[in-house]
Amino acid sequence: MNILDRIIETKKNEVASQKRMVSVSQLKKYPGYRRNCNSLKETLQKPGSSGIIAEFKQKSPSKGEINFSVKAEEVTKDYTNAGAAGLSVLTDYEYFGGTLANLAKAREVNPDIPILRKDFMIDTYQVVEAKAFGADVILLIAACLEKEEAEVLAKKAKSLGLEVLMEVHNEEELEKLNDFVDIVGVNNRNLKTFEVDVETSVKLARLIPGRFVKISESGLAGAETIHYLRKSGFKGFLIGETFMKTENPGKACKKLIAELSFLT
Ligand SMILES: O=C(O)c1ccccc1NCC(=O)[C@H](O)[C@H](O)COP(=O)(O)O
Repeated sequence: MNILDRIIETKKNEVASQKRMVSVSQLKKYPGYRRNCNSLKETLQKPGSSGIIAEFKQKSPSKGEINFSVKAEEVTKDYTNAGAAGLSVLTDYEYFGGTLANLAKAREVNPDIPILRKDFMIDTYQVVEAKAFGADVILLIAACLEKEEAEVLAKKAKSLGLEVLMEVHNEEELEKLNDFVDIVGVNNRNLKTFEVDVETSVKLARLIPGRFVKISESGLAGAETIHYLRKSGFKGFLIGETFMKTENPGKACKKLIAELSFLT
């Protein structure tokens, strides 16, 4: 069983217990459920956008503990002030130390920037939950969904005004794209070995249909790499660990965005 299989097994139990605690009709009464979403797709395509989607990530299966001495509301506010195009907040607790409370806190202090709920979505309940807690975008990981399941989840998201980011690792997974997907993310991390290789993004870029906005995810650190990926048509760059492993993630994000401005 690889890490993704293990995460999905845990997630099935978590979703079942979450459903018992908070019903869909209760979630629909949360203030976030009624708000209009910010568009990540549009923000990434704006001329001059940094393209940086800065992630709040406190631990991970590949790195263990990254940073538990910072707060979601402070880091995400700093990311926004640094010029990030979007935010990503992990809400998986077991493997990433994330919470829905962190998502809600990030939303509260960053009303106008697109926020991705970073989790392992397997049930439409989680899509409603994402909206209720203030997300603008959900993540669908092709490797852990059947084509039909991905379509059901994506359709539900769109019906709530959310955008859909579908993550792929290889050419076969591109078959799972559907008309409700807005953004395609290529994950550079091999989930079996945890090795990262940006060439995964470069190789897949030309196979992704032009109607999707493309982003590159994982293992990104330097401005030169982002500049290189931009040449393959990537508009967004999801970065967690590079920022979060520092004492001041917002400052690290600001530094990278400043370096990028010299390369464009
Ligand atoms: O980060 C991991 O170890 C990981 C393991 C298994 C499944 C997913 C995993 N990461 C999720 C992500 O997609 C990353 O948090 C995101 O792309 C940012 O990556 P990084 O900049 O390398 O922190």
